[in-house]
Amino acid sequence: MQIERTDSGLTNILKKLGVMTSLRDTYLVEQSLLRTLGPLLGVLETSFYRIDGNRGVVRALHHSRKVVDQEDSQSFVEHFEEVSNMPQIPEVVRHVLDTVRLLGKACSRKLNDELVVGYPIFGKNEQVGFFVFQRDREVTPVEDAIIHGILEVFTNYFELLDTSQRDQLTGLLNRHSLESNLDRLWNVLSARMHDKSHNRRNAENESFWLCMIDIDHFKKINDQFGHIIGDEVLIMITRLLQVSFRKSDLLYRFGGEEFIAIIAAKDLETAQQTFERARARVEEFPFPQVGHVTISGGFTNANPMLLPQEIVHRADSSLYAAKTAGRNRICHYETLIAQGLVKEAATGSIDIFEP
Ligand SMILES: Nc1nc2c(ncn2[C@@H]2O[C@H](COP(=O)(O)OP(=O)(O)OP(=O)(O)O)[C@@H](O)[C@H]2O)c(=O)[nH]1
Repeated sequence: MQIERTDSGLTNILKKLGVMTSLRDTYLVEQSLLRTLGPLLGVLETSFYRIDGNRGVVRALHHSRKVVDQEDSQSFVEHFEEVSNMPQIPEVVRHVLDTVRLLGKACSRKLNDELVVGYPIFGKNEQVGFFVFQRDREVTPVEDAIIHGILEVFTNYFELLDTSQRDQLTGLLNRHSLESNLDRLWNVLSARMHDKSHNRRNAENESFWLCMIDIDHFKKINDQFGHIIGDEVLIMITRLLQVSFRKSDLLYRFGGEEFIAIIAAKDLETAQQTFERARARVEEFPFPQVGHVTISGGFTNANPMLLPQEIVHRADSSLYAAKTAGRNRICHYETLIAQGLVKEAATGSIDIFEP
């Protein structure tokens, strides 16, 4: 099958960069990067691997296009696959990533008659990911310059967007970002439910759990020790929560002293243990000056068949139950319902977001 010629015309590149920088969602910007570079290099598959502060790969986004022959022309059907928890990376790709990481620049490795090529993607101070593709020929100097230019625009724009989605005090994703990402997140979750082939790349068949977490008696801490110490407690609790969850889980600062965690876990027991571990970590931590601080949480299964607002409402009502029952505990919505301790909410009638 003949693959389309490379598509490196200046007008085309500018048009694609225009599209990329018109997007307001970091995930769509990542998609747009692959959509831009694949046709440019004349390849049908490209990947973006994101790494964390410890330089481990935490997430991969794969883009593939299939050529569909029509009577007198060809068109493309595209597909994106997002993988977290992280993936068994093919050996040759892992070798390329290791070399790129060590050298801090692009490099390639032979695989049969083709080359697997990797480029580092840099953030402000450090490497944040890799761009990878496979092709039957070397990258030309012109292509190399274009890839570098596009990766730079991508990084600058991505960081700008990312900053606007983060809470300044804790560095966590903010409520606005949750609001704008929930629909996409739900689409990803429902796609996973319906796409049986998804488990090819994931180690376990996990479902998602959403927990609303709130610091207990935080007003007292502010009143007794002042806002600066209160802020320090918020930062320390953020770090304790972060180390309790996986890098691929999502943690948001939802409001003043409220957080939302969305984690992947294989069953209720595992999810409960994870949130319990976070609660216990906070309870056991000796906070300078303040001493003892606790958190309460309410969680529920993030069933993508329900409206995201409904899920957040369920977590919120279980959090309320945890507070009422004495705080420093984690309650599970479906268990509370089964025990008759919480009444089922009316679906779709709640607006969780502030105007
Ligand atoms: N230091 C600091 N305080 C904040 C911030 N955002 C919200 N708060 C404070 O968090 C406190 C929340 O108080 P309440 O909603 O009464 O809740 P609480 O005292 O934690 O009581 P319970 O949730 O019922 O256990 C208020 O005093 C807010 O001023 C922040 O960014 N920094």
